[in-house]
Order: sequence, then C-alpha cells, then structure tokens
Amino acid sequence: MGFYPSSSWFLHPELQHIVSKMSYLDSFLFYIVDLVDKLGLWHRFPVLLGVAYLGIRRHLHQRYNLIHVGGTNGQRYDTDEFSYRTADGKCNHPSDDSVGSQGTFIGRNMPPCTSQYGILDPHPSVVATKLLARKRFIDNGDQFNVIACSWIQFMIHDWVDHLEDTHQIELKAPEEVASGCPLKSFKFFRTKKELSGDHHKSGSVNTRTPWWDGSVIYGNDEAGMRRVRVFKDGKLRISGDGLLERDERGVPISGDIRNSWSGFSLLQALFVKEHNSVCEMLKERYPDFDDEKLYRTARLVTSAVIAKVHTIDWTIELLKTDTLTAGMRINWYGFLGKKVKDTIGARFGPILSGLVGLKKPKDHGVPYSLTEEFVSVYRMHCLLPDTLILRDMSPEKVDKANPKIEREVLMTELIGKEGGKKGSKIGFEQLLVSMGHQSCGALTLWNYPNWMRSLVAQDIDGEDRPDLIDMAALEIYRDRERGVPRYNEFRKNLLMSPISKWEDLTDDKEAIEALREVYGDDIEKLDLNVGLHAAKKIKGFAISETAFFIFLLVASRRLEADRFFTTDFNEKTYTKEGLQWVNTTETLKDVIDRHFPSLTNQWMRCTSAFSVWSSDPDPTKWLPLYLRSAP
Ligand code: HEM
Repeated sequence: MGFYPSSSWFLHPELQHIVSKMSYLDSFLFYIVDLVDKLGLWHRFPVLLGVAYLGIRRHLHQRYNLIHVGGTNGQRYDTDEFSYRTADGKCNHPSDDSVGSQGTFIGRNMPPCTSQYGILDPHPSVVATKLLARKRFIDNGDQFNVIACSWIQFMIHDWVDHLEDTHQIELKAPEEVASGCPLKSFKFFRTKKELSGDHHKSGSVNTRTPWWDGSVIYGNDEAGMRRVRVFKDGKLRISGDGLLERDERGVPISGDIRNSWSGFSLLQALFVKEHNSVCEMLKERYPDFDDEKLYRTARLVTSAVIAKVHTIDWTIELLKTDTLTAGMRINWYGFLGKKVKDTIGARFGPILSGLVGLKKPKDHGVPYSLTEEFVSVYRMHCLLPDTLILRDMSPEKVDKANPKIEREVLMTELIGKEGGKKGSKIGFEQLLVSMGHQSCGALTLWNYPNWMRSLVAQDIDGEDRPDLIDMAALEIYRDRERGVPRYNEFRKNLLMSPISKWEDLTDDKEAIEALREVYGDDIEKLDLNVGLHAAKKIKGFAISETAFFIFLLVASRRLEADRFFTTDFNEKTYTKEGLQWVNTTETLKDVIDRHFPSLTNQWMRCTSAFSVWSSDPDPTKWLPLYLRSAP
C-alpha cells in the first residue's frame, strides 16, 4: 500500500489507484509533484527548484510509465566484438542482442485505453474538419523555423514507424462534414497487430530501429545500409550538387526515404556530409583503418552529433525557458557543466556528470524501445507550412535582417519524387537559408495543413501509393486504433490532474464552442491529439505540458539506455579524435559552419539555427543559469 492521506478528496480516484501501488517514498514524491501541479507552479519556480521538480517527475515516470511489450528472447553476445552500431540495431543492450532492433515491439508508457468509446466516436473526419483543418496559417513567431520542423521529421524517421497490415480500411466522411473534406472517403492500411506473447497479447512493431543511431541516413537493415554506402574510405553516397543522390526511379538514396520532402532530404544530405568529413579526418589520423572501420567509427560520431544537437540545441529552442536550458544541458553535460566534464570526464554519475558517458546503460528494468504514446505526442504535422518562401540569394541582395523574397513554392511541389527534382533545382544553400528565415506552424487547433488532407503517401521503398489519404483524420484514427488513451485518461496515467471542464484546457471561447460541438460535454471523449493542440501552453514552450512529460522521460531514456552513449562513449570505441569531434560540436550551426563556412555568417542573426534567422540573438544574461529566478 502506498502513502496517501485519508482525506483524499482532492485526488482523482484513478490517480489514487495508481498512487496506492507506489512505494511510500514514491507516493510521498508524487504528492509533492501533485501539489506543485495543482498550484501551477513548477515552470514559475527559480531554475534550480524547477530542475528538482523535473528530476522528481522523471523518477516517477521511470518507475510507473515504462511498460515492455513483447517477450525478451534475444541472445547474449560479446559486446567487445560488436563495438559499433549494427545495420539493424542489434547488439546494443549489453546482454540481449535483440533489444531495440528493427522489427521489435513498440512499448507503452501506460496501459492501453480503457474507455469504451467506439473507434468512430466521434468520426475522425468530423474531428479533422471541425477542430484541426487549417483556417489560416498560424506561425510559431521567431522561436521555431522550418529547419526545426524538418529536424523533428528527420528524428522521427530515425526512431519509429509502425508496421502496417495488408488489410485496407475505408473511412467515409459523414454527411455533416463531407463538403468540407478534400476527400469524401479514403483508404489506408490498418496498423498490424502482432501477437506479443505477454500479458498485452498484441502490440505494434517498429520498422525502424528505435536507437538514436542515425538510421535515417544509414538505413534500418543490411540492405538499407548497403544502398547508402560507397564502400570506399567509409563514406556514404552523396550527389555532386551536395544533395542526396537519386536512383533511376527518382527516389533518394538515403537511410529512410518514406514521405520525404526537400527540407527533410536536405538534413539527410547535411549529415551525410558530416559523416564523410568524419571519415576523412579519421583516415588522415589512422591510415591503417579500412573502409569498414572508418564507416563504423564515423557512424558512431555522426549519430552522437545528431543526438547532441537535438538535446542541447533543438530541444532548448522548443522549450525556451531557463529551466529547460539547464535541464537539457544537465542531461548531456551534468550539473557540473561542460568545462568540468571536458576536463575530468564523466566521473560523478548522472546528475553531476550527465547521462552521456555513464558507466553502464540504464533502462530502469524495462528493455529499451520507443512507445505508442511517444509517437502520439509527436504527431506534429501542424508545424508544416503551406509554402516554402524562397529568399533571393544573389550576392548584392544579402540582408540577414530582412532577406528579400524571391518566390513561394507550394509544399505539394516539394514532396515525393517531384519534390526531389525541385529541391535539386533550388539547391542546398537557397533551401537552407530560406527554411532558416521562415517560421514554422504553431501546434494549435485549426492549423493542420490542408494539403495533407489529400496526400499522396508513400510505401517504405519511397514509391507513391495510389490512394490519397486525409492525414488529419487518419491521425485521430491511428491513436484510437493503437489503443492510446484519450486526453484525460492519458493525463491521469501520466500522473497529471485530469481536466474537468473545457475551460481547464483553454481560455479560447471559439475553441471551447467547437470542442463542445464535437464532444458535447463529455470531457473524457476528447482525443489526445486534439487536447494536445488545444491546451494552453507554458510560456516559452512550443508544445503542451502533457506532451512535454513524455519527452522528459523518453529524451533521457534515448541516451541513458544506449551502450554507445554510456559504457562505450569513450576513446577506445570512438577514437580520441572522434570523441573530440562530438565534444567540440555543440549546435546545428556548428555543423552548418563546417560545411558552408560563410553561410550563417552572411545570413543568420540569431543564436540557434532553429530559430528564425532574422531574429535577434539571445540576450547575454549575466546571472549564472542556475541562479536565475522565476520567469
Ligand atoms: C512533408 C512532410 C511530411 C509528410 C509528407 C509526412 C507524411 C506522413 C505519413 C504519410 C505518415 C503515415 C500516416 C499513417 O499511415 O499513419 C506519417 C506519420 C508520422 N509523421 Fe509525418 N509527414 C511529414 C512531416 C512530419 C513532421 C514534420 C513530423 C513532426 C514530428 C511528422 C511526424 C510523424 C509521426 C510521429 C508519424 C507517425 C509514425 C508512426 O505511425 O509510427 N511528420 N507522416
């Protein structure tokens, strides 16, 4: 029995049930977190207190929000023999070769949905039309640009994609909304349910490797890896124009090629360049390294650079507050910071020295995978704009504060094979600078790109599918089909107070009216994806607090559960120079500068390459980060 007061009137019965299963210490910690939440305080705390709150919350999620799906039937293996990232993600977990490999189960952060609502209640097309479809483009201000939007697609394509069934389903828009739906009906493949052999009975399978292993450029299996390699000096294939090579079908040659667009392939190309530069550096220092050794070492280094950019650059821009800047930097460098870690190494455990370089990987007793809920909170297609605004790059027009617009290109012209051709015509530099100068979409209601409501989706091999899909409606269907709890049940499972009225979710009267029209007064029915988009946000956060708590758990887990970010994050595995490469690269700007030395200097005013390039640099703050007070 856990610790909870008898006068538990203030705690929802379902939360009480969860707490009753906690240890005394954890239930005590839970009550602290719950009190802080009820007062809406944590993000108003001074930095140190805020970080402490997040530390406690993360601990609770590590204890109560990790559920393994599927059996553990891998083999023991010799970790010294596999001191590199394999093509299919095998041989990372120290004692089970299969954990995190391609084709393993997607885990869960909470039990599957228990509510009895039907899969079409309310109809996904009604939700999409009345609550999601973009009325006018709402942008993210200066905080987040189109590179940041492409970056997260780049990451999703590194981590997760559900295996589909061969059985097709058709969704027909009900009469009441049909006229507002670009597709009156659409067909798609349902998510494949595999028997899991454990108490969950079935689960979904990941076709990508969930490790942070750069599979988005290296592939998810042996065949994928062979496709992208040159087999000389460790290098990967890249076209003469600095963009991805394409095969005879016009499909890009890269690790993951499904549903790509020019902005996404551009990031793939940038990190292929990065990989190839690491190969060159290593070959110079270690002339005896063969192609295989160069490839393997450069893959370790490049994957670590990607993980680092995501942790201490992208995420900090996404959650732009002092507390999260401190939190994310502590994840990588530890509380003692970069200087101490660079000087004496990761000696003092996860809090003081960070997760990277831990002596042993840590999975909290649950074999590593990504989760259904993680996929659901990353449904961020509202980040995508309708057009890409190309900037005039002629030398006499250079103006980083106010770059001239050359023309706009529809996003529909930049996706798929045709998009690839268009991207090549535009060229790497113009694409990058234009994306840098354009704000991406805000994650809010009525901002789902309408062009995605009649989308040509692709197969895993990059071929277009014949049936168009309404992505906005499909995403609602997917969460329900996969048993992801609806918004309120999701929050309770995540140890958050449920909402009891629409006004708890948002102050926006128009939104409340529309929510009522679709869900009536049944708050429990609210779909997760709609709740995440409707919820009022913490100042500085581009995502909702509910989504953030999943990030808090999973962002740490991707680092601490991985042997190559912990035990083997060392000179022996990465080489001295390889490790130095990672340690001296801090941001995406560093990577861009390495390959395009004058580009950011000419075109970027701001501090991070993920914020709008014409915006002001971050102000210098004289007070040390940990001593800063409430925002
Ligand atoms: C041009 C850009 C993009 C296109 C064409 C695209 C298209 C698609 C398609 C067709 C699916 C599969 C839908 C299904 O059958 O369930 C999908 C899934 C997904 N996309 Fe995108 N997407 C794009 C950008 C993004 C971005 C910017 C994000 C931001 C995080 C994102 C996140 C996801 C996620 C989380 C899934 C679910 C993956 C899964 O089911 O395992 N996508 N996307």
